[in-house]
Amino acid sequence: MEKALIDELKFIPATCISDALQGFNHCDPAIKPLKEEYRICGRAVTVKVPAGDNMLVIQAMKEGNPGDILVVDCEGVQYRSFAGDFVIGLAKAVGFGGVVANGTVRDVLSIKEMDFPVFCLGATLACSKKIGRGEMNIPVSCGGVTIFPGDIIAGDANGVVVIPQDKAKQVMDAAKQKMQKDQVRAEKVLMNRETAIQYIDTVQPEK
Ligand SMILES: O=C([O-])CC(=O)C(=O)O
Repeated sequence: MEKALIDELKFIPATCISDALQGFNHCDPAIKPLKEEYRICGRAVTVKVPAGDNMLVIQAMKEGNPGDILVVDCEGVQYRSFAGDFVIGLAKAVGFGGVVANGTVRDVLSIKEMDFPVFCLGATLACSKKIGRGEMNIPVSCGGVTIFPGDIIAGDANGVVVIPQDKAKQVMDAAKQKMQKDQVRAEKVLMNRETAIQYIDTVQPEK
C-alpha cells in the first residue's frame, strides 16, 4: 500500500501537495534542487551531523530501502560541506532516490553530472572530517520543518514539502483533487480573453 501511495504521489506537483497541507510543512526555500528538473518523492531516512563531521552521513547510507530520501540535518551550516561527489555517489550507488539537506555540497559540477537529485543550500569548498558525532533515524529539523524517519518527502523546482506519514493517504487524496481542479480550471479559463474575464469576475475573497 505504502509503495503504491508513493508511486502515485510522484506524479503530483509539490505545489499541490503543499496546498493539500494548507501551505504548512514546506522546507525553507533556500533548500533548492541543484537542477531545476529534479523531482523527488520517497520515505525519509534521517541523519543529523554537527559542523564539519560527515561520518554518520556515510553510515546512514546503509539504512532504509531503495528509493528512500536521505535527509541530512546539518543545522544550516554552510561553511563545511556535508558531502562531495564521492559521498553523493555513494548515496546514488546504494539506491537512494535523492538527498535533502540544510547544508552545502562541494564538487557541485560533477554532482550535477550524476543526474542524481540533491536539494541543498548550495556549494562550498571545505570538506568534513570523519569523526562520528551526530545521530541517525531520529526526528530532525530541516529548513524549519520537523522530519520524522518514514515521513514522505516530495520536492521539485518549487521546493521541498514533508508529508507526515500518518497523513499520507489523506494528503495524497486532497493533492490529487487539487491537481485535477487546477487542470480543469486552466482548460476552462485560459482559452481566450472572454473566458479569462468571466473567471476574473467570479473571484471572491476567501473566507
Ligand atoms: O569525502 C568526503 O567526505 C567529501 C568529499 O570530498 C566527497 O564526497 O567527494
